[in-house]
Amino acid sequence: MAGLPVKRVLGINGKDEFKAGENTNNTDNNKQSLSKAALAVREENDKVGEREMVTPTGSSIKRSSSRPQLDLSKAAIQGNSEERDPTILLPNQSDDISHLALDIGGSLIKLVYFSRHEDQSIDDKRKKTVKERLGISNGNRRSYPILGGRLHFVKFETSKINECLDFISSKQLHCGTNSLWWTSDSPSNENAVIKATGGGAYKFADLFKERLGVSLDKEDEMDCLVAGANFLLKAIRHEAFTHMEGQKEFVQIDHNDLFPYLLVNIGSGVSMIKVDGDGKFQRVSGTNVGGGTYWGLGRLLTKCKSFDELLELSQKGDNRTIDMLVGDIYGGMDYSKIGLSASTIASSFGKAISDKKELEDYRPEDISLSLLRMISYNIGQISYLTALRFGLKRIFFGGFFIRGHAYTMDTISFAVHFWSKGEAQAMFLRHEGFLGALGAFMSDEKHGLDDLRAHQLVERFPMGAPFTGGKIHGPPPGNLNEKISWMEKFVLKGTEITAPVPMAPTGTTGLGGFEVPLSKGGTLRSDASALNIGVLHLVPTLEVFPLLADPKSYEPNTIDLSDHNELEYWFTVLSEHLPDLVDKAVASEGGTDDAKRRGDAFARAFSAHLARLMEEPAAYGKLGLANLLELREECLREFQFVDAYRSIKLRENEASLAVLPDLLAELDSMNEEPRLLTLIEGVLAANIFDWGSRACVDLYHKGTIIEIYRMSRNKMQRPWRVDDFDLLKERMLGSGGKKPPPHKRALLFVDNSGADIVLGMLPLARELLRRGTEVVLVANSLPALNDVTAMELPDIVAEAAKHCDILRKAAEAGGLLVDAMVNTLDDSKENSTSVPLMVVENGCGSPCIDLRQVSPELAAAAKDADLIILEGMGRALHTNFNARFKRDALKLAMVKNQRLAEKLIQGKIYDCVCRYEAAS
Ligand SMILES: CC(C)(COP(=O)(O)O)[C@@H](O)C(=O)NCCC(=O)O
Ligand SMILES: [Mn+2]
Repeated sequence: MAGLPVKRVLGINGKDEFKAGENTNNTDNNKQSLSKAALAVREENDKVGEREMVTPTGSSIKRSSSRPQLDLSKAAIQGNSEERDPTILLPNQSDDISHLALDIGGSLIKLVYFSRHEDQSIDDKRKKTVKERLGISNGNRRSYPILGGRLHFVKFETSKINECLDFISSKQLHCGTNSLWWTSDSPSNENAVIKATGGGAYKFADLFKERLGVSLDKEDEMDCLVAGANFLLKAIRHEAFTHMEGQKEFVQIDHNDLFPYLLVNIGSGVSMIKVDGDGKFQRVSGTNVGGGTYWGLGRLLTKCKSFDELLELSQKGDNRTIDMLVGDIYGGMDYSKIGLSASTIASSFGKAISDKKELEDYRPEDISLSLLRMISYNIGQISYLTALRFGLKRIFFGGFFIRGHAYTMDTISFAVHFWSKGEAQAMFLRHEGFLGALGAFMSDEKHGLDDLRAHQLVERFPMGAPFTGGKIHGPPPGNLNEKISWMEKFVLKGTEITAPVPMAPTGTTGLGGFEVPLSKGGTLRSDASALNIGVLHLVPTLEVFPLLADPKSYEPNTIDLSDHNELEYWFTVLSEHLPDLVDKAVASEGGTDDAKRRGDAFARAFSAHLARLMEEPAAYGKLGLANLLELREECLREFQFVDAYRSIKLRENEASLAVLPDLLAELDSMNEEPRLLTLIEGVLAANIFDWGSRACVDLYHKGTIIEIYRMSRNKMQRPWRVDDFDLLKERMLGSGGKKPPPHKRALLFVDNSGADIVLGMLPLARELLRRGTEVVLVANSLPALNDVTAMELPDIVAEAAKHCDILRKAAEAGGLLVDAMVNTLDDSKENSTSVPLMVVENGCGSPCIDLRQVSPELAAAAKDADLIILEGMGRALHTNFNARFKRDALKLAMVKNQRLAEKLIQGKIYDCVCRYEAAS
């Protein structure tokens, strides 16, 4: 460093750092003036480093109200309000919810239970005004026939029914079955009724009455199976899949074209049901050779102690030692004339007749596999013949015999494919074992679950998912402390984490970093294809974004993770980012011991998810990059990290707001055309502030916020890698002297905090407002990385509005400045005539957006919109890059990842995308 001028600047990471001085001279006029702003902000930065930044935005981050909660509107105390714990009436609360339902089978008890969200919605002023402006009815729960909450799926062995009863009792699930269970009155179980199906509903009725004081309301098993299957096939997007030669592929079922189908439920015995509609079905066939046969014969022949053990054995088996194959008969040859290959089983257990061997001479593994194949082929074949008899093309297999077991599914699929000559298709269900319990749950018609649609359900995979797999179990604990201990316990065993977890620098976390895994998770899961089902979040308010050109064919993810190289690459990226993320998360909570412990638990839980998905990418449904990025955020929330990048966001907002007046003045001095170009350049340049990108984070160590912003602006020379600016310009400014009408309303899907929103998207919004276009800023409902949230935006807009009349008037007209700012330039008469600027939440908490599930306010705002602007890598590239809209769409992003740049735009890192697509 000797000889170079050294100046003291605040690095973007907030640390004071000494840096060799750079030449800040710039020959370009526009950019020259921005460097003046840079100096101003540098002074500001020095101040920023000295004080704690607390703004109203960050002071209390609450959970978004986009996920509906217990409806407390018009709540009133009934009777004497002086009384301790008086009864509270919730007139708008949907009541009569069946809280728990059971399917008590011969070997397993399946539970489906419903829980409400603990947290409550916040109806801030912004929301109220937005609702009024957009004409959304306020707080009327009755407009949604069903209540928001979560559906949980749990199973126990029937032989351990007492564990199941303890579980129900500990969670007080049986108390939710009378009508006032949510009130503070301690519930009495008198007259409480639980919906139940399966033989055990009769067998164990007295035990339930005795232990829990509840009666079992018995529902017909077939009715329940069919109701459960219909519900799943209509409401869950990634429910049905095919499984051929180890390949799992999800099948999109069109609800309008679901019936008729054959439902084959493989329990102890097998039922084959022709389903023609809701409640319309007929049991047309069945076989007594089913799961019970496999388990019964298997137990006698192998001495296995459980069904799962028997199934696990089969994985190491070789059935050729017992089964007689076509090749055994034909001297190793195929019998090609009738289409039988040498490896086809000619006779199950057929070799046992000729061999002079006793039972002990056969490996239990081989016996188990031979038995499994015998029974699976048989079921597959009978199912096909039944389907043929009734002219059915689709066969769905359910029941706990399958247990997500790859061999079983492949065998059944082979049989169906073989006998139907590829005409019929075997499909499996992710919730295969819960059809009956779900049907029993739904037999209580009052909750209106049958009306649920896929977009109203969000499936989440809690931290227990990678471990529990297909094992029979109760759910992992819900309490935070227990969750952390649970993670620690598994890590101490050193068995389960197989993801490429990098070593954290020692001392960054409470437990000294993340260990390199010791071994694979075989002891915790019997099969790589073990069943994984999450918790179903019922969010009745979610809607499909109304401006999608073709919602049916819409696929949010651009990156297909079914390509193994792609999968491996992104897994490594996410794993390598983990130590840094944990550091940020722990620091965001003051670096306390508790935060460190949670940070470690989060890292372990997320690593375990990655490991699980690396083993079986389709374990949680169809996997795209957006799902992984969202899973990471959900996992942080599970360990109660509310906003890991909070202080970074505040610091960057403040630094950027300080230079905003200079930028606006500079823009105002330009003519329309260069101004539009500078604005788009500004959005692209400021998108560099992305704490989710490894390259960008490395960059931040090299300069101040403003230095990086300036450097990024300097690199903005057109043509960009994807450059539709001329099309955009023509639509906005016209050509040949013709001025097109402005857009009526623009939806701006904003991305990051700091420069991205303040110096990029807000100036663009201001330009649209100036041209007479209403602007709706669409931001995240929940924090994700350094993305700005809808809760934070009004304060940022208010700060910006202090320096800008256009923003101020529009924000006032849009109801954004209700209490956020001191009105310095008051001119209230004009408010009503101003074009409004509004903020709506998008309904999600991820860096990406799935437009099939958006908030009702966004859906309402979309109705009058004729321009959609999607900004950032997550929203415009990882998701929605290929999405087509009914209205004009502009996709703006800087590509901050080399591999993505190569793959998507045949470019390199920091290339930009400005894609304009006129309404289709
Ligand atoms: C998480 C992100 C999508 C956020 O990007 P943004 O939407 O903020 O532009 C992006 O940072 C990303 O893809 N990161 C992972 C890849 C990497 O580190 O290069
Ligand atoms: Mn972002």
